[in-house]
Amino acid sequence: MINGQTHYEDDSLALHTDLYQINMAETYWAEGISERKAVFELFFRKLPFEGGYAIFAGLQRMIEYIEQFHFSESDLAYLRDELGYGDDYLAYLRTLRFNGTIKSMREGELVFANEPIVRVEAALAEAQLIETALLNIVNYQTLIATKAARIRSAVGDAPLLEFGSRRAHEMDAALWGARAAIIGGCDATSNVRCGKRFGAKVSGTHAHAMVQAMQDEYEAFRSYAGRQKKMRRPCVFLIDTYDTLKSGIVNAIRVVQELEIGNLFEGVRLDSGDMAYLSKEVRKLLDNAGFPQTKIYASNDLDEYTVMSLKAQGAAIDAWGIGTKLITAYDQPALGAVYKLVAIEDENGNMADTIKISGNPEKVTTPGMKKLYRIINQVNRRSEGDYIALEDENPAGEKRLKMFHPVYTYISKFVTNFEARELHADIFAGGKLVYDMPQLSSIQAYAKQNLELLWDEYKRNQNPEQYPVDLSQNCWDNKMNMIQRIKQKVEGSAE
Ligand SMILES: Nc1ncnc2c1ncn2[C@@H]1O[C@H](COP(=O)(O)OP(=O)(O)OP(=O)(O)O)[C@@H](O)[C@H]1O
Ligand SMILES: O=P(O)(O)OC[C@H]1O[C@H](OP(=O)(O)OP(=O)(O)O)[C@H](O)[C@@H]1O
Ligand SMILES: O=C(O)c1cccnc1
Repeated sequence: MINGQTHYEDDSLALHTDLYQINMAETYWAEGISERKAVFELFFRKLPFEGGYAIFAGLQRMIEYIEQFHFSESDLAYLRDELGYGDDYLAYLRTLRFNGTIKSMREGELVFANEPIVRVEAALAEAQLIETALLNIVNYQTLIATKAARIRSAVGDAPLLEFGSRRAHEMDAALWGARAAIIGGCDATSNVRCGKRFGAKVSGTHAHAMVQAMQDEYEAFRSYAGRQKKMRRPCVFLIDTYDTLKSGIVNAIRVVQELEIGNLFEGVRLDSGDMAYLSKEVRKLLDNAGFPQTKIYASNDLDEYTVMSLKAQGAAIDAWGIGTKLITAYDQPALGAVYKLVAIEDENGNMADTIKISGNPEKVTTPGMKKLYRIINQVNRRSEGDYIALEDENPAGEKRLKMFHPVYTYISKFVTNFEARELHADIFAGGKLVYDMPQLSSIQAYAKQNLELLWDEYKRNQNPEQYPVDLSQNCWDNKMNMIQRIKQKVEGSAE
């Protein structure tokens, strides 16, 4: 007992779910349909940040979650003793593991609205119980990878450092968010655990506390630089604790000259004030003192918009440290990915498509098992759009592909001389992991390569063009037929 409450070991993630999933799984079990094959798709309906693309991240954590998925004895005890579930249902949950098949985009893949990022084919109860965790993982990590890519596009090729751990929404978010930020294009993170866990490059300067603790900026810089020199590590001095131009930069240059560590004088960091003005002044002082190689780092509530503004003002900033607005996706705190049932096995063992109807045409789900292709123009090597086809179709075999908008169908084009690249990889087959997770650096390179395939018009941070995500004719016909059938059924039963 802790604080008068029974203590249950936190030893599995199976209860990292919404209660309704456990109740739905119970209904399936009680009805004897929990083992029916079900197909769910995970997708979002609107790109984040009013942007033109998103970058998928979250697969590694999904894999870790699925591999360890089981109800522990303490989970079962809690469900029985606190929530009143019966022993017969709990006995079923005790042996439950994920035995299904998962296809997913690779991390670093570009993803657009309404396309299946992940497809889960599994026993109905298994597929249902993992919904919340999958959405939780993908929604956050994809959002952060996308925000990082937007910031990277503003920064250009300069070093970009993720500094957000202290402001992230708790520790998991700091760790996985830092990893997602690397996928989206950050060069390094200040989160050391992310380095240890995923091989991310780690990087750091020092804080105001070190200067305040020594109560004298010169002494503080001297002590810091002395130790860095001894360890042959580079120095980056934070120069705004008292006065950037009158004190900070003067003390930094003095210490470097006295200790003769010009070769280790990596940079100075600005963290307040007018950074366009200050950076230009600091640049002059560094150059005049003979340190043209020394970089000026900037941090302080930056994002893609402040970066663009500072660059437009000719700020002499060489490296960017970005925390809060990146790790919290400050201007768009959530990605609305959903997980929808698209097919279910019927009582005869045949797969039947399912649909969710809505008054809003963009919210009507697309029924059936589908594959997703990126149509790449062979001549200019740019992406023409994405193409969602039924499972048994193969656009790669076609000479001339008709692509049309799934809602405004008059918007259409024919594409020839294209490569149809399938975007899903096999991740789990029959419950077994069949995917080799690439290194973080390769995932980052993959994201960069994918962005290069995209026309600039879709990539600009403000008011981008809409990238086409089209349905094949068969897929569209199947959807329309199904809408008709459901309408007739509903109208028939209303009469
Ligand atoms: N020249 C500039 N143009 C546009 N934005 C700038 C410029 N210089 C700084 N900024 C941004 O303006 C904001 C200034 O925030 P704020 O006024 O809170 O900081 P400050 O007063 O300089 O420092 P402190 O952190 O000590 O409060 C920050 O987001 C910073 O990145
Ligand atoms: O501004 P962000 O984009 O979130 O980047 C991270 C911030 O965290 C630190 O500030 P903090 O005031 O927490 O500590 P420090 O300045 O004393 O180091 C750092 O100086 C940055 O300003
Ligand atoms: O290393 C830094 O400069 C740093 C790390 C975290 C937050 N702000 C700055």
